[in-house]
Amino acid sequence: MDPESIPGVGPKTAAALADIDDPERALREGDVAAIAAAPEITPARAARIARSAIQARHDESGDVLATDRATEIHRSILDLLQSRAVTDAGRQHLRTLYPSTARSRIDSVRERVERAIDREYPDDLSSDLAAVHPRAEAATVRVRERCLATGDAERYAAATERFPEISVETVADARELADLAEGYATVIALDRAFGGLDIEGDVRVRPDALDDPVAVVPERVLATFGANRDALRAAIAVHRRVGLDPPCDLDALDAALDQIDADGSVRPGAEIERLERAIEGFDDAVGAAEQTATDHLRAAIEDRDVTIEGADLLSLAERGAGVDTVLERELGDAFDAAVSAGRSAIVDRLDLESRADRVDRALPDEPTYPIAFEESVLADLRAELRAARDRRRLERTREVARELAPFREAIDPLLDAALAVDVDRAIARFAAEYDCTMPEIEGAGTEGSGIDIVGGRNPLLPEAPGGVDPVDYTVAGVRLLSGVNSGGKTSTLDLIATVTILAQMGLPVPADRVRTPIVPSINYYGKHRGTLDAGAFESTLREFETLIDDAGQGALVLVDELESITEPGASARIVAGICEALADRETTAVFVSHLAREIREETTIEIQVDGIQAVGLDDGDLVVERSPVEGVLARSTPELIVEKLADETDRAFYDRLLGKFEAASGD
Ligand SMILES: Nc1ncnc2c1ncn2[C@@H]1O[C@H](COP(=O)(O)OP(=O)(O)OP(=O)(O)O)[C@@H](O)[C@H]1O
Repeated sequence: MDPESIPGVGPKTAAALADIDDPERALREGDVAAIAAAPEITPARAARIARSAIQARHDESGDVLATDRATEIHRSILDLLQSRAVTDAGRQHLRTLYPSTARSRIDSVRERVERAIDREYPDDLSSDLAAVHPRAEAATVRVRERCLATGDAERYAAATERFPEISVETVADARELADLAEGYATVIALDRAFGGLDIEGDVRVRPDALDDPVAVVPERVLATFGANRDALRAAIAVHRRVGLDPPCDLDALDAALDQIDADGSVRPGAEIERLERAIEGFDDAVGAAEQTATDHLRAAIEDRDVTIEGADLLSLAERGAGVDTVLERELGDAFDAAVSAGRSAIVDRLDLESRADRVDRALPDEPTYPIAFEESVLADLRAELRAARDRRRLERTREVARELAPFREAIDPLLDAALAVDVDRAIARFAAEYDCTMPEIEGAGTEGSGIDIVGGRNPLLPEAPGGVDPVDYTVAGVRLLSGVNSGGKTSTLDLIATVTILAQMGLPVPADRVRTPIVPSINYYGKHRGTLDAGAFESTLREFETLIDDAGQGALVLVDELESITEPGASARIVAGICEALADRETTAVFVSHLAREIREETTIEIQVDGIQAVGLDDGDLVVERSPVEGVLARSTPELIVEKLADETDRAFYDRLLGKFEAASGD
């Protein structure tokens, strides 16, 4: 799909979209999160682009939502759905649901919705869902302790391009390679020519390294999984708990993820931790061991009476021997025992059994007091421990990276499927909370056949779903809807618009039953506040002229108290004229009006008047039957009150007033 073929996508947006991973797929699947990853495209705009792309795919042009009030109702429906999702991505995806005129689109959403409603969602799924997000790109890693080395210019260029995370060095010969090995923990030589050289340090000759990025920069894979670790774990939980078909072995991925932190660093493992402890505790352990050995020796000396016979002393003196010789001769055993105690202290404390011979080499041969171990041997041992730790770390990093690498392809499907559960669950929750059913949508050619609502509960009323009275209403052709004040006329228009929009979005409706054709446009005009000035009045008339000219066959027209735009006499004539024009075009239209009688008198054709009636007064409050009664002009609130007073008293005044009402209604 060429992005510029999508309405609303110009060259600038198309260029921005080219920046994302697989823009074709993102547009085809309406993947808002992926589209929003393009530079300077906000999630709201991404949702609009995704929606336009879907519309283009279904060959739809134009918007079913033909007026501001229709758009507002759609937005309110989206709010109801979005408030039941827990992820941003889920909420954004819900915004791509729009009322469509394409059967293919409506059916594909319905299929998904039916599956979503049938599924069971564990009660406490929100916390798992909330931790899922679309694949996050990891920050570029920079690896400083490793480098690549080559003497070949082409290989150098290829390596720099493939591995921006790591330094690539040029080396002419073994000596330069050896120099590098001093500065880096690990050097990976790319040229076969360096094979077989004996160079100190961790130098590996890997002519195939360019094709093995996991070996060269395992940190790259790890950073990706680190950035998505918590989301993936949550997605795994969602898959398990909802019973989704997983795109990979979830246990294996879970176990591999357990080995990394969120920054992509690998958890060390027992061997590295042991080396780490040995390096950190090295100086202290050596000091303590020397002290132990010295204390041992001191105790041995203090406990001893050294007896030297006079002849011996003379012979020693003749040979020029010092006290140390005496010490060695007399206390050799005690010294050996003391040194051995020191050795054990180091080996045990640092857990260095495998390197015990190295510790042995640091022990003094000659008796000294206090006892000191050989510093240079210890320095070598410390360096060796560090090198061993670094080597082991790299091995482990590679091991874990190799374990995770095969799951790279599963990241998007796993996260996307879990996010889809958020969308599905939001729809299912809406359906359950409003006790929805799937509407019956009539096939092509049924435009103008009217809309049938049984037990419809307007979800936009502020009342809790249980507090909304169900409404039955079947509308076909042009109707005038009369009714008592606050009887629910506006709410009935909202209900008609809501179920029509929901049905064409492919969603379930809050009603026991709804039958509707696919309407080409929903033209809902909300109530005007107060009389319009001449200019505004003129533009409203023009709007209706356009509506009458452009509204396709079978459009839905809902108008709330148009009479308030001008004085009653004139507005009754205007509404009558509009109704006549609409009746010619097979529209389904409902005009809410307090002037139904006057309008009917002005029309040259028969227009049905329906009424929302009050069935009585309860403690001064009207008791209303919310379902419009077909073909009945509802009595007004003042009429009801006059009737009540006439019933309750025997004053002629109220009878006179009542007589006026009855005369006007022709009864
Ligand atoms: N089906 C219903 N179930 C419960 N309450 C309703 C229902 N319909 C309307 N109401 C209540 O009545 C109030 C008034 O409804 P609405 O504005 O639709 O009446 P109206 O007939 O258009 O009023 P007006 O005469 O002022 O134009 C609503 O805010 C709501 O509280």
